[in-house]
Amino acid sequence: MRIGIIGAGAVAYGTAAFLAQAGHDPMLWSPSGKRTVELAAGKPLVAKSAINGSFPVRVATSCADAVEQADAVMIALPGYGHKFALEAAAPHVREGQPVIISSHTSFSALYLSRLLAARGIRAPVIAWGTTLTTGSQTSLTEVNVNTVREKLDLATVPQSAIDDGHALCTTLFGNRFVKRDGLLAIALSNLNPQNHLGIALLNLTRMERGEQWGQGENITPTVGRLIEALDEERLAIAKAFGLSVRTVREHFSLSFHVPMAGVSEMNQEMHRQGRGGFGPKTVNSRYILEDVPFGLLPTVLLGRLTGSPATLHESGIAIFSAAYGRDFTQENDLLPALGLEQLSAAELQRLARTGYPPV
Ligand SMILES: NC(=O)C1=CN([C@@H]2O[C@H](COP(=O)(O)OP(=O)(O)OC[C@H]3O[C@@H](n4cnc5c(N)ncnc54)[C@H](OP(=O)(O)O)[C@@H]3O)[C@@H](O)[C@H]2O)C=CC1
Ligand SMILES: CC(C)(CO)C(=O)C(=O)O
Repeated sequence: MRIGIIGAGAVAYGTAAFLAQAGHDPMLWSPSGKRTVELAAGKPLVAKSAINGSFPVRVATSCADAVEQADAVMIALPGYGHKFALEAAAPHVREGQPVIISSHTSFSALYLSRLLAARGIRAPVIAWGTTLTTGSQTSLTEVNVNTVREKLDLATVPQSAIDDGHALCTTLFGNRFVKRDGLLAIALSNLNPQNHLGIALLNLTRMERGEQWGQGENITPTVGRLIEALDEERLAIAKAFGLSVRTVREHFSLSFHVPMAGVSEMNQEMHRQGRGGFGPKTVNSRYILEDVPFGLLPTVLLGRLTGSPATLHESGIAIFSAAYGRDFTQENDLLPALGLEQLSAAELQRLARTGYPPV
């Protein structure tokens, strides 16, 4: 199948390599065009570690090109680019053309649903709780894939498209998808914000000093405990909505193929196996710039709606805002555009299942 990938970073490259290896035809779109210059000039995409190989991949000349030539579209870039990317893609989406968002963040699936509804279009939006691959882009043509996840959670907007969405993802990426009970379950399943709050807050000086530091090995027992405490808040919110979501321990075990244990122990094991990865070498990292406004903030909103206060999440936003000298509560461009604060928990849950009806 032809897949138009909106984004050309680590996840887009890793996913493109996976798809090409599986015999599909991925096409990448870099919003600035800068990341794909060498691929566009005919160099192959080289993947290393968990995926190994050299793959010719197509490069789109515009967002329209990536969407119009594709059987399905995937949004694969950080949350701070979602509004821009969705606004660029939505005008070109066809009736019934599936759009996968990986990883889904801050109700971006609802934002896309509203853009499509305004055009009178019905197209299923498939939201994944996380990404297929993890890793880093080591050059304009190379990606180091740290892992290919064993299990991935998905939901669709509208949720009535879940069986078709599941079948499509299985055709493209194999038998690894778990259907979840609506977009809210996925909104509460992206664990990067909690993981990165623990990891970045307690290693911030390493980042600021530009050190090279192993991430897994620095998820020491205190970091692991903070991540587990954050997880308790998220699980309480999911429970208040009556939703079943994965625990952070299950996430690490299924994502990184290590036996279930405490978060710190699993990360130490990943490090021992040479798969602990590296932490960010700058404070200008998506661990904060994406995950605080687009991850922690929506979870705080869901906590307020359900009367399950996310005190540690809220504290994380306040601490990072103070440390960075900026107000991260003002840096989410999706929540104000959607106006979800005005809804009750029941109204939000309903909207997350149905999406916006075409006008
Ligand atoms: N990397 C990983 O291991 C993991 C990543 N994730 C999540 O997956 C998503 C993608 O991550 P990853 O690929 O690593 O991210 P990258 O930072 O590598 O993504 C870079 C891509 O995003 C585009 N981009 C960045 N900022 C903007 C913006 N403001 N507007 C429009 N486009 C923008 C870049 O555009 P251009 O091409 O023009 O430079 C580029 O195509 C994120 O949400 C991340 O949190 C989740 C788990 C693991
Ligand atoms: C390793 C980490 C924390 C991301 O940085 C993770 O949980 C993931 O990639 O899913």
